[in-house]
Amino acid sequence: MKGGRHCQTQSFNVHAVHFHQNAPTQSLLSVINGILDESIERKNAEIPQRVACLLRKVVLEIERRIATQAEHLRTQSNLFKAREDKYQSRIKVLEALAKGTSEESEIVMNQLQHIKSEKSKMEEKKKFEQQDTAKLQKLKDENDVEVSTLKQELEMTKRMHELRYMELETQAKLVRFDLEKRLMEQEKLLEDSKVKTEDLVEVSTLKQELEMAKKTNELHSLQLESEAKSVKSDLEKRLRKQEQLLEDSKVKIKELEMNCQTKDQRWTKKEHVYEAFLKIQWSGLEELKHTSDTIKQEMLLTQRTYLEELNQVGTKLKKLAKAAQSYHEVLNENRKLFNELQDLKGNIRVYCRVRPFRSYENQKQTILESIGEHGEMTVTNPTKPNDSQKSFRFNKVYGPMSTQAEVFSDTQPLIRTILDGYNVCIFAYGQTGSGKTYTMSGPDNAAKEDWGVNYRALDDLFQISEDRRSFFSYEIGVQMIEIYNEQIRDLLSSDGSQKKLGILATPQAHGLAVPDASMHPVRSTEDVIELMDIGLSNRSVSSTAMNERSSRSHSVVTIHVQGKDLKSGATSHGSLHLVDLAGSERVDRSEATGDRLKEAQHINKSLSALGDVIFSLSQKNPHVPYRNSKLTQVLQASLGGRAKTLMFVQVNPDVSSYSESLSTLKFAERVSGVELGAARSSKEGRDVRELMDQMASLKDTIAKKDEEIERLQKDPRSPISRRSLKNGPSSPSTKTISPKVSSLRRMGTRPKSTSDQDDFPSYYDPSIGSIHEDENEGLRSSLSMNDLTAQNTTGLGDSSTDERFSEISDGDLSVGTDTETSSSHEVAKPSNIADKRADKPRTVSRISQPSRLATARVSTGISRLSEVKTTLRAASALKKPASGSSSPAASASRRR
Ligand SMILES: Nc1ncnc2c1ncn2[C@@H]1O[C@H](COP(=O)(O)OP(=O)(O)OP(=O)(O)O)[C@@H](O)[C@H]1O
Repeated sequence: MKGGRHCQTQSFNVHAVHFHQNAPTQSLLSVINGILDESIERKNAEIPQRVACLLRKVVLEIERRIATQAEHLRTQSNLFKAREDKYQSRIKVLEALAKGTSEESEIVMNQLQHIKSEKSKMEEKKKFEQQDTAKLQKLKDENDVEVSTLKQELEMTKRMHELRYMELETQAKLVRFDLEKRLMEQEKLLEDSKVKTEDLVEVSTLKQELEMAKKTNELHSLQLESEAKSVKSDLEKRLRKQEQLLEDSKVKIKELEMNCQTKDQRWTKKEHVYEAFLKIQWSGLEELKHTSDTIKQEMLLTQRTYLEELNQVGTKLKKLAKAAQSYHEVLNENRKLFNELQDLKGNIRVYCRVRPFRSYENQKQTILESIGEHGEMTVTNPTKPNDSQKSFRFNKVYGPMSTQAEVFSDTQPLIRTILDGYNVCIFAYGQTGSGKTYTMSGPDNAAKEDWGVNYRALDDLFQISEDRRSFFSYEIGVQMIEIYNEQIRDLLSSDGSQKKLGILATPQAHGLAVPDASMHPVRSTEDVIELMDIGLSNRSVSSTAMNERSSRSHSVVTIHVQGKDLKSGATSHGSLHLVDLAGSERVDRSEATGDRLKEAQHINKSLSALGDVIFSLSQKNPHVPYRNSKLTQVLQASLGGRAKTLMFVQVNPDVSSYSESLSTLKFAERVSGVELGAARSSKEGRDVRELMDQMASLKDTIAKKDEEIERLQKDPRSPISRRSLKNGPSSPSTKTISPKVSSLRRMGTRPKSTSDQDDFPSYYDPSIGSIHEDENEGLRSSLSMNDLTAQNTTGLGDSSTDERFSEISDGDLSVGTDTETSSSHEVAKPSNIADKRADKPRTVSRISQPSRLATARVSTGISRLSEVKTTLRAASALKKPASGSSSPAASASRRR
């Protein structure tokens, strides 16, 4: 028995040897089968326990393996999960990357590159994973095969076990039956031999043991069965789980693959989009590059052009700087030329203005016959149709319809010369009520369009000073005085005192003639207007028979202009005298008595003195009788020299004032005719030629006369020969000269300067030419003034004296009335020798004076003509002579 057990143990050990951890499951199952076979063969009670033990071990091993497989599957699953998470995070990163809009294409490119590399990595990983998956699949397949094998084995084992169990049961039944048979045999034996008790006990023990073994075996079988069942179910569960897991992982793998594919597609799409975008960007970049290149080139070109232009600008700037430098000089030159032009036009200009009829005057009875385009005018006496017409010529004649603006337009050029340091004197001259105040100031409370010369001149002055602001600074001051009864009063005195003011004995060229008169600085025309309004309200005005608001004094508004050249610092002083003269009047007509008469006499006297001064100046006499009146003393600096004088000759068109008007016109013509003829001759080439012709013919005449004189001098019977032998050529023996001769001489017959004498030695009658110049002038002045003074002082209130005064005034070229017997057109009828002699030079004078001046102008002016040609051209706006018309002097000579 012991040997049998030992043998069984050995057999189990052999199986145990086979049962090794590394043994395949097949061998484990064979071990189980072997054990079961052996246990069935041995059929003893010990077998089931060992079988169970072995089976347990085998099952444990199978469990372990399944657990290992499950663990492996879990690890795989975790690995998949981890990879999935990794993919998810990468996908998120990629999505985030994809979502994020890149501004820089390079960054996008880099990202794309990065993504591409990532993608390739991912693809590689995917490949690996796929490989892994394949491996896993393979493993799973193997597992499946194994599991199915196991299942089959299990089934087989189960079946075998059931068979064996049944066999065992049958065996057990057989054993039982055998045992029962043996028991019965034993019992029989027992019965047969009751002696053998031990055997019986043993049999019972065996029986018990058998029973026990049977029970245990049954129990074990049941237990094993249940365990196998549970293991089976457990295994099935686990298998199902594993299958489920595998399915899940497959699904997940598929999902992942799908995801990967969609993402891949998406990424490919995005890649395409990016590529397209990049292409666009590239093309844009290319374009930009191209544009940038073009712009660069353009910039370079522009830079070059700019530099060139800059250089040009630089050179231009240099030129400009030079030009600016020379501009000043040119400006000065221009001003000089302008002033020379003004000089050439003559320093004394006469503009005649005929005022319109007043409401109470008879408009049909006008003395004005016609007005020419070039300063000609004709007057006639409508009450005496048999009388001849009288023609005059001035620089300009304004008809009754002319406006204030028209009148000023010809005055304007003079105004700017004041700012260049010249003295200008503008005054109105004429009979009372002829419109002097109107021309000079305008009507009372005048609107701007009715402003007179005064206001317009000032306005212009301020305007020009404003225009020159960048080159010159000007300080302008105003004085306003009146000369009433030969006394000077300040019309702008702040204290209202009627203090008499003195005149400087020797007035400075640019100084103040009346230093005590208040000077008011002004900055605008308005300031001046205000001051002038104050001054005019202070002026002495009263009603006369001729004018209900007649000015009884001469008012003089003086504008002092102190200029400073901002560049050179040079200063200049110019002044403008705006003189509104009191009206000349015939005392008989103005019906003046008492104070009015005294006023009238003073007025006439000062006007006469003014006429003398102007005439002397126009004659270029070396002595100008300024001191004969306060008016001329005040205006001394502005009359003569380089000063420019503009005289408005005012004419009343009414026939009742014919004689006064005629007298005024005659005076004005004499003043204007001499100087302006010369001025115009230098300006107008045709006149110059004409005058040159005249000069040539005159020289011929002179030569003839010289011959005649020589012949006469040689002739001992000739009185000239006798006188010259007795007194010599410059003998002052003819000092006693009649006033008539003096007056004729004063009409311009004699040249006063030595140079003039040199040029024109025989312009005057030799018999008169022997008179000493200074003495003659002094005598003429004294005669003229003495006569006037005497008449004014002695003949007060006497109408015949007034008449005589008028005649003398006219004869002396002074102001006042004119008798109708005198006519500027009529050739003087010599009543005596003196007159006869006077007639000759008078005729010569009318022709020679312009010629002489023309020659002087030609000698200096022609050379200058080329210089001032441009200026003269620019001055073409100035009055042009009518075709075929000659200078006033020439026309005067023709008239005579
Ligand atoms: N051109 C003109 N147009 C319109 N009215 C004029 C003109 N000239 C003068 N008058 C008028 O004639 C009148 C006399 O003129 P104004 O007072 O100017 O003369 P006057 O010569 O200054 O006189 P007086 O010497 O006596 O002062 C005024 O009423 C004035 O308005």
